[in-house]
Amino acid sequence: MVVNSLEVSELAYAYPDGTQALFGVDLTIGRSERVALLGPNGAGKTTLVMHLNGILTAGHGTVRVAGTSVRPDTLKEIRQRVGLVFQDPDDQLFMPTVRDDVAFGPANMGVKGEELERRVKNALDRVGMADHADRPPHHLSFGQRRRVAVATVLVMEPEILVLDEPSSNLDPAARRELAEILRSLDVTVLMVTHDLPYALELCERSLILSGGVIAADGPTGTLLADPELLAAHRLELPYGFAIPEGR
Ligand SMILES: Nc1ncnc2c1ncn2[C@@H]1O[C@H](COP(=O)(O)OP(=O)(O)OP(=O)(O)O)[C@@H](O)[C@H]1O
Repeated sequence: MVVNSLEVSELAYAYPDGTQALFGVDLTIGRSERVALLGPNGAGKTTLVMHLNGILTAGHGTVRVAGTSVRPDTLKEIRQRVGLVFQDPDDQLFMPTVRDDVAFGPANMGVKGEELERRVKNALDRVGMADHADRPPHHLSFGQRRRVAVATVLVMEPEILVLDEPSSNLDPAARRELAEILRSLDVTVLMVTHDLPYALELCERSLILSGGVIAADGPTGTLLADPELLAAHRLELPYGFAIPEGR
C-alpha cells in the first residue's frame, strides 16, 4: 500500500476570536513530491501549516502525516516527521555553534555518540555547511543561517519538509543555491511562497489556497499561465516574467 506523505481532509478551523480561517481543506501530497502552496495574504496558508505538526488542532476534519493522524497522543512522532523551516532562521537557531544547533533535535530524542555525529555531518553536508560546523550561527550570513535552519530539520529525517517563504531576504545567488539544495533532497516538500518564479522553478505542482479553501491544484506552469486565475486570487508574476517553454 502506498502511504502518502500528507493527507488533509475537510480541515476547518476558526481562531478563538471567531475568525474562520479554513473552510474545509482537502489535499493529498505523495512521497517525494515538491508542492508550492500559493495564495494571497490572509488566505490561511500559515493556519494550514500550523495544523501539519499540531501547533493548531483541527476544529473539524483530519490531518495525516505518513498515515498517522495528528492528535495530542501522536504529537511527538508527528513533530519528528514534519520538519518546519520558519521564515526567520533566527527563530530556529539558538545554540553557541552550528553543530550544536543541528544536534539539538536528535540529541533530545536520545540519539548520541557516533550516530549523532553521523546524522549532524550528513545534514550539514546536504546543505553545504559542513565547513561551518564550529561557527556561531550569528556570525553567518542570512542565507547561510537559512541553510543551517534547513539542516536542523533534515537531521530529524522528516517525512515532509515544510518551508515558509524559503526565498525571502536571499540575494539572487543565495536564492539559487538554496533551490539547488532543495532540488537535491530526496524528501517531500511543501513550500509556502509568494515568489511565483521560485515555485515554478522548484515545484511541479502548486496549490492555490484562497479564502480558506483550495481554489486550484495543478501543474505550476499551467496555473501560472492562467491570468484570470491569478487575478482572482491576487497573485502576480513579476513584471515582464515569461513562463519558460515546456513548464
Ligand atoms: N491568532 C489569530 N487570531 C485570529 N485570527 C487570525 C489569527 N491568525 C490569523 N488569523 C486570521 O486568519 C486568516 C488566515 O490567516 P493566515 O495567517 O493563515 O493567512 P496566510 O495565508 O498565511 O497569510 P500571509 O500570506 O499574510 O502570511 C486571516 O483572516 C487572519 O486575519
